[in-house]
Amino acid sequence: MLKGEGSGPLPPLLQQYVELRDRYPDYLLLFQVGDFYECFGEDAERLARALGLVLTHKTSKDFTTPMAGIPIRAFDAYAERLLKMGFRLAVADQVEPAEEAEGLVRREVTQLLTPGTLTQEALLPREANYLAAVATGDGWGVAFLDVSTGEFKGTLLQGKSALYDELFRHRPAEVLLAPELRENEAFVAEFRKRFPVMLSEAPFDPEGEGPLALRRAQGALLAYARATQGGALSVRPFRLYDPGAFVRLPEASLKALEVFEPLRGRDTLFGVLDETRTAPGRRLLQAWLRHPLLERGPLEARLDRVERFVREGALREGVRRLLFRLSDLERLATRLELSRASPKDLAALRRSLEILPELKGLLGEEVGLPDLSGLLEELKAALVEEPPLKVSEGGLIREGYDPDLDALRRAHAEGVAYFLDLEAREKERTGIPTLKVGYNAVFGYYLEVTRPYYGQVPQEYRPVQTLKDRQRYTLPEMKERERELYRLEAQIRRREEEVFLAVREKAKGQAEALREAARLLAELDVYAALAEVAVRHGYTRPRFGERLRIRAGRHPVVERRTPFVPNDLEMAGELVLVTGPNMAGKSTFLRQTALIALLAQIGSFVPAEEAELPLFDGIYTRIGASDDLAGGKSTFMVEMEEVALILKEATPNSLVLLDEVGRGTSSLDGVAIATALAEALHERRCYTLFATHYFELTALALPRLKNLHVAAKEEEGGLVFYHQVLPGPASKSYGVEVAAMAGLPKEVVDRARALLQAMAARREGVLEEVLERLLALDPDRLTPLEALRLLHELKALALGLPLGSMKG
Ligand SMILES: Nc1ncnc2c1ncn2[C@@H]1O[C@H](COP(=O)(O)OP(=O)(O)OP(=O)(O)O)[C@@H](O)[C@H]1O
Repeated sequence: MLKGEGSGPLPPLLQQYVELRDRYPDYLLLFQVGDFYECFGEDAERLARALGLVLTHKTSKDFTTPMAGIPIRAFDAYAERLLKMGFRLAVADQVEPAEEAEGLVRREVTQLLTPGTLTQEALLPREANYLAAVATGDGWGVAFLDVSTGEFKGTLLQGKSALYDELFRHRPAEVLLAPELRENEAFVAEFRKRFPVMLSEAPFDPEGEGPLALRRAQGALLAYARATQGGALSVRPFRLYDPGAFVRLPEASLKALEVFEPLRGRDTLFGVLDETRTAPGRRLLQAWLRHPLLERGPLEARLDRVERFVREGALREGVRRLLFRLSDLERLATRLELSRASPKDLAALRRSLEILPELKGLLGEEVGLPDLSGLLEELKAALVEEPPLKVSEGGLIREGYDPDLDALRRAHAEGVAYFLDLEAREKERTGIPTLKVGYNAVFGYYLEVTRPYYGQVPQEYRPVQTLKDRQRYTLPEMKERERELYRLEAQIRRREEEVFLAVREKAKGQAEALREAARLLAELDVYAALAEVAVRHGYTRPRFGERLRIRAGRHPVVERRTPFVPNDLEMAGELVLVTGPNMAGKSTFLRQTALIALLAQIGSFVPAEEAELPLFDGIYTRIGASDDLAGGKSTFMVEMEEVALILKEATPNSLVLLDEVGRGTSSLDGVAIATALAEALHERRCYTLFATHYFELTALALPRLKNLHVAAKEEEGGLVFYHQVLPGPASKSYGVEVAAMAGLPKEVVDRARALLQAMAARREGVLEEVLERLLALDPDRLTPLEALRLLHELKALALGLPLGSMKG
């Protein structure tokens, strides 16, 4: 029912509203009334609250109900806000002109809008916009559908963390969970915390190929998308992908390396790379960063393409200038296939197609762009220069394209001419010099005579309206002509629509070729963009080899905001320990190494003077305090989970970055864990870079351990950082000095210094004591039990622990 007050039955308009509304229970129904989309009853209150609108009331004879609305011309902006707030929108439009309606205007739901199923350019982000579905079975099936481009893919995963990785990588706008997951409250709670996106429901009936979990996920996506698209759906063939076919880049790495999202509101890797000029190019670059390649062949092929644009600057500039004028052809192709392209879309298509021959001219035939000149000619002939947004606005078909339309328009022009000439004719005939022809919505065309000439008005003039000092009249012939004009206008509208639909149908026939063009152009865009970045910022082409050798490497993001000190690194399956004071640049050095590897494996040039890299199978990071407070876990817990994942997965071909592991717990536990971890990764021969403040580690007796330190020097005013990476371990940690520089009160700094000295002295004293007791003892006179106890005691002493706290 409708919230409201009154005794009578609902007025017809509200009845129609309630009927439509009840058909879409999960949606907010926006109901067209003239120039507004209205909500009534409780939905009106929700809408008003959400958007801060004025709540009014719709009142009829004996019923009144709350009412709120948004102007149709501002629909996009409001819809975007509502979708962001978590509303699903059902848009009910008037589907017949109000003048032609007998009684109540017919209304139908013409669009269902949800964040994950949008096709409207104005509402879409420039990024890929995924709807995801998750189901269980013989693993976790996850599938993604971008309704705006038709991209459709999925994979079967073992384990929840792999699932979260895939979801994090794709950042879906909306997620469908299978019933068994939806009903699992603990799962849903965890899921919501990780992914604050809209969760929606759909039937999970299996469709397509593959394992059951995946088929269920596919079925759910198709069912939901079909429901929101009113049955019309344009979806590419399903692509089963294997995350194992790409460089492993867990969620923690994407976050720590700030690939897509900054940690502290600064720039991202994507941000500094994104010199693309088209939306499909931008999406492709993102896809590449999500899925770096494992194999050399395709990477060299990409690098060749980038290199050509690096070498040929004029070509690059020319291509980029042209690309800039292209529309989002990928999404346009989808709207064509959905029969949803607007006149403006077709005009944009025409503009884009005009650019293709120019691009071919620049690049030669080798780009392989499909020939779409036939479609271009058709669009040029059919559409006016600046067509309106909606077909119903009329005036979109060019003169001379359709003979029927031309004939109707000529007839209409003649009808209009009759009224244009009418004034002169009647002035002449009646001799009334002030006689005028006018028009208004109520009376249509009329003849107007001012008071002084009332006496000269001919007999056949029929009065229609009397004003203070003038009279308005009409003539039977005028009425007849007017009706004819209306008829013609309606016919023209209909004919224009027919012609437009036919043109659109022809364009739709080329959608596949258009998609192919869009794909090639997106690649071109990415190659040109990567080349642009390489030239502007001095990147070099990486080589793939057996070892890692970077000369004068830089951090691609940090170097953009501060003068940067380049550094070298050479390693081959070693454990490299990086020490140095806080703020020296350890983290930056670690990250830049991983970013250079990542760039190389998407086929980009890299910020270094020279770079030879192995092909990594994974990039793992344990960096910084990326605490999962939302997930309800402590910093230390998250840290250990990330470390556990690394130990589970990393191979001799993996790049592993560890930044101060073990900080979140007692320093003894911390050293112990860090040591054990260093040993394990050393054993495994991963490419490990380990930044640490634990000096104990630098002295570990491991054959493939290499020490580096980031240089700093103590001077008058405090520490000076050179950000220079040098061989060997750091000489001391300077923690207290950095604290002083950070502005800790002098008395606290002095006290810390004193404590540090005392502790160092005590440690030396303790070691002496241990030594003395060892020397004094006679092993032959100890029982095994006494020997064991003594060992524990000595060890506890050496570590500075109270006696009895060490157990084994
Ligand atoms: N090679 C470099 N050239 C110029 N500036 C640098 C360089 N490396 C680091 N920096 C700057 O120095 C600052 C500290 O760097 P970073 O965070 O890497 O230090 P850190 O040694 O890891 O510190 P902490 O031990 O406190 O984590 C950053 O602001 C960074 O911009």
